[in-house]
Parts: sequence; structure tokens; C-alpha cells
Amino acid sequence: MSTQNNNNTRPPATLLFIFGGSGDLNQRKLSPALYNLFLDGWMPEKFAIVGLGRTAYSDEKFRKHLYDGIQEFSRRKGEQNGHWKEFSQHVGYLQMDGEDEAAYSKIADKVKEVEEQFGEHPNVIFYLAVAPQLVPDIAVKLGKLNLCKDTIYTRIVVEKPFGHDLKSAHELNALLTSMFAEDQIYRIDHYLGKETVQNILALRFANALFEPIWNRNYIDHIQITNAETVGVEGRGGYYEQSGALRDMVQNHILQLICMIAMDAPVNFEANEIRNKKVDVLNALRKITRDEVHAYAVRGQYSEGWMKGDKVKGYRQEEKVAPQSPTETFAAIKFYIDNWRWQDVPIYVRTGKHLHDKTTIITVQFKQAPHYAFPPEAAETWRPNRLTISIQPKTDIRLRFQAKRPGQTMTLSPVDMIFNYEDAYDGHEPEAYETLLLDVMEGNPTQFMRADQVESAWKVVMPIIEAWEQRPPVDFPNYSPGSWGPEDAEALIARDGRNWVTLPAPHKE
Ligand SMILES: NC(=O)C1=CN([C@@H]2O[C@H](COP(=O)(O)OP(=O)(O)OC[C@H]3O[C@@H](n4cnc5c(N)ncnc54)[C@H](OP(=O)(O)O)[C@@H]3O)[C@@H](O)[C@H]2O)C=CC1
Ligand SMILES: O=C1O[C@H](COP(=O)(O)O)[C@@H](O)[C@H](O)[C@H]1O
Repeated sequence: MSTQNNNNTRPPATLLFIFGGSGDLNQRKLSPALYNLFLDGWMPEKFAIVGLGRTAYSDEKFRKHLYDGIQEFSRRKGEQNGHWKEFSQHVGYLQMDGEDEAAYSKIADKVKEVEEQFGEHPNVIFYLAVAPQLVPDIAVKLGKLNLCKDTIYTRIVVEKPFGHDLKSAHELNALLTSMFAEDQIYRIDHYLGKETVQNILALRFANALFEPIWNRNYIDHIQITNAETVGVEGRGGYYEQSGALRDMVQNHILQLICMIAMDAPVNFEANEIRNKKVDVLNALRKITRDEVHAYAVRGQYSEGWMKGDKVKGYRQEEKVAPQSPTETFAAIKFYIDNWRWQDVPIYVRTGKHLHDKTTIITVQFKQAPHYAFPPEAAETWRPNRLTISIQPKTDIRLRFQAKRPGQTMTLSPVDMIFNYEDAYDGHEPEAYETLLLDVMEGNPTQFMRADQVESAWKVVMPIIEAWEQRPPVDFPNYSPGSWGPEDAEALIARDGRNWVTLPAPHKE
């Protein structure tokens, strides 16, 4: 698959300010993404990128810092025949404290300077890659700049987590929308930029095959496993305030559920897609605090071994309290109370230091209604299953029954596999490439609208509150390298089902 821009359309002239320019996200994800867009011919003809932060960097030192990030984290490294040199000429740094209102005049000056250099007014994008506590303050100060009132040219990108709970998310929305029009606000969830996630819409709505059976009449249950092998990796300060529910479920996992469960959009307009997704969020059953134990399981990793290496327990991680109640694992059974999905459970689990790095969505169909084959074939008679591997594997597998070659009617389950690597040449773009390009082009389809974020918080709030009310008594309760606590197995086993792990091809 080619990431090259072959159709010669580029976003309009752009000036991108990155608050948190000196931070991890910019070095690891944003700058590599911008450089890849540049290499592939997607950056605007005229663009400037300005990193902001309190750290004292010269332009040169800042570029070197980004270059190091590209060397370490990007899918394409280094100079690339002089392209880095060319790209880096578009990059600069402004040392400023985001809390110092007077310093914002530097931004206004920079806009004027770039405007003169470009000979036109560029789109001005403020990317807030800073800790969530800083976002309101920076947004208010930006909002006071005249240029932010320009709803056509100016946009603000807000990283996750968006708020800490429903109340703070609501307040942040109120604040942002008092400064900016909704169209100017891009609430980012990087899962929505993943190719394999975007492909769910293509799979479901560009094919006539699946939609007629995509409902409670044919689907037994759905499950999502989002497992990471990494621990909190020095992010203890952030993670202590977050935990798996806020870090992964409230945003990424609920968005995956939306993609899998939404109704067909009438068109591909941003608000149409968002409306269909918000319908799913609003229909997700709000369990009461007292019911939480029956629907949700939490876990925290102990010290142990991961593939031969000794790893710390969560409570021994930097900036983590010795008796921390923070969950590094969550498994939840959701229901969507609507016509399409009534009584179809959606099991999700996510966690750190698990057995494998994998995100897969499994759609388990019901057994065929009548079995007409010889009794001996019944043992291998399996219902159909569609497995969408989001990462790191990128494929879709449809399991169905086949007749095993031979003189007897013996059934065996086989997989029909669509694999990105085999189907397309080259690399797929990283999520941040896709989403940054969307922001520059002014396409908010894959970004969260205010009501979507709040609806998502409403779904997880009872669980958050119940867990805060009743601190865990058994933490740590799973070993690194496992699939999480035993209770997570019980959550699904109680319903006579089991978690699907890696979709290994069926070979008999
Ligand atoms: N890192 C990642 O992979 C991901 C991060 N995110 C989100 O991105 C955001 C940033 O995360 P991350 O980059 O990891 O965090 P870091 O701690 O690495 O970076 C924080 C940035 O904020 C800047 N900053 C802090 N205080 C001020 C201030 N008063 N004025 C101006 N700048 C300030 C720091 O710059 P300086 O110290 O120079 O002032 C630094 O550049 C968070 O919301 C996080 O949740 C989301 C997904 C993934
Ligand atoms: O947003 C986050 O996502 C990462 C996982 O992202 P992925 O693209 O590698 O699946 C997670 O590690 C992090 O804790 C969380 O903040």
C-alpha cells in the first residue's frame, strides 16, 4: 500500500504550534508523523511548525531533539536524501511558559511573521500535547488571541485524556466552546487514525455481505482484547491519576465498540458518522454502582517475569504509591440496549504487562440452526467467527466450516484471510499521520465531538465510582506475561464463553 500522495492535492498553507513541543508525544509520534507526511508529499506547499515549551532550546537544538526521535521511533529514519534538512528548515522553537499570559504575544508575532513570509494567511493550528491539567489554562489564554476568533483558519487539537471524569470533561467542553466554535476543536483519539480501525467502516458498509447478519439474530457475542506487553514505563505520575479505565476504555475501546456497532451512515459527513457513533454510546447500558461487580473486573500487575526479563510490580514503579489501588487491567461486559444489539454481550479486556501485544475484535456468530451431518463430524462443528486484527497483526479472518478432503463427510473449521501485507505493497500510515493530515485539511470526521466524549464518560462513570468507593483487596492480582486476573476468565466463563487470543490459522 502506498502512502505517497499521488493526486497532488495538499492541505492549504499551515502554521502548526505544538504546545509540549519538547515532550515525549511530540518526539515519539507527532514529529515522526509530520516528517513522514512530508516525505510522502502530503505537507502543504507552505508550512511552518513551531514547538513550544519552557525548556531552553535553540531552533537547532530543537531540530536535533526531533531528529533523534525520528531515528528512534519513526518507520523511516534519518536524512532521506537531504529531505530532513529541507523539512527541518520549516521547524522552529519558541521558549515560553504556557501559564504566562504575556508570553502569548510571541505567538501573535510569529503568526504575523509567517503570514508575511507566506504572502497569505495560513491555517493556524494549536496542538495541545501537554498534561491535561494545563489544557484549560492554555485554551483560555489562546482564546483571548484575536486570531482564535477566526473560525475558518484557526483550530485547536486537544489530546486525551479529555477530562478526568464526566464533570471535568463537561467543564472543559464548556470552556473550549466558549472560546472556540465546535468546528475548530479537534479532540483526538489516535485509535481512530489507525488504518485497521478505519477499515471497519469499509468492511461493514462497502460490502453487502455483512450488514444483513450484523445483529442479534446472527451474532452470539463480540469481544475486544487490547493487550500490551509494556508496563507503565515511567508514566506512573500520569497513570496513577488514570488507570486502565480512563486511559484505554473511556476512549479507545469505546470508540472500537462504536465502529463495530454503529448503524450505517447515510453519507461520510463528519456529523453523520459522529451521530451514528454517539447513538451507540447513548445506548450502552448504564450499569448501577451496585451491579458493577457482575459486569467489570479490575487487576494490577505484580512483579514477575516477561519473556525472561524480571519486571517490577506496578506498585514498585516510579511515582506510584506503595499501596496504589490503580488498575492496570480492566475487563468489562457491555450491552447495547437497542433493536440491533439487545442481549448481545460485548466483552472487552485491556491491560499492561499482558502476554502479548495484540488488539483484536472478534465477532462470534451463532451456531447454524440445524445440524444435518453425520454424528462423528459434530465434534469439530464450530460457529462462524470474524476476527479483525487491529495490531500488530493486521488482518481479517473469517472462520467457516469446510469438508475435510476424503471419503467421509468430516467437517473442519478453516479461515479465509485478508492480510494487509499480502494485499498491498509498502507501509500503512501511522495513526498520527492520518489524523494530523485530517486536521490540516479541516476534516473532523475521525475526531470526537463534545457530546461523544461526554457520552463515553457516562458509560464508565458508575464503574469508576464503584471502584473508588470500594478499594481493591486483592491487588496485585495478576502476573506479568499472563492474560490478567482469574476473575476476568470467570467473567466470560460464567456465560459459557471464553476469550479468544491470537487468531492462529486453523490447521488440523
Ligand atoms: N506520550 C505518549 O505516547 C502519549 C501522550 N498522550 C498525551 O499527550 C499529552 C502529553 O504527553 P507527553 O508528551 O507524554 O508528556 P511529557 O511530560 O513528555 O510532555 C509534557 C510537555 O508539556 C510541556 N509543559 C509542561 N508545563 C508547561 C508549561 N507551563 N508551559 C509550556 N509547556 C509546558 C513540557 O515542556 P517543558 O517542560 O519544556 O515546559 C513538555 O513538552 C498528555 O495529555 C498525554 O496524555 C496521548 C497519547 C500518547
Ligand atoms: O493512549 C494510549 O495508548 C497507548 C497504546 O497505544 P497503541 O497505539 O500502542 O495501542 C497506551 O500505551 C497508553 O497507556 C495510552 O495512554
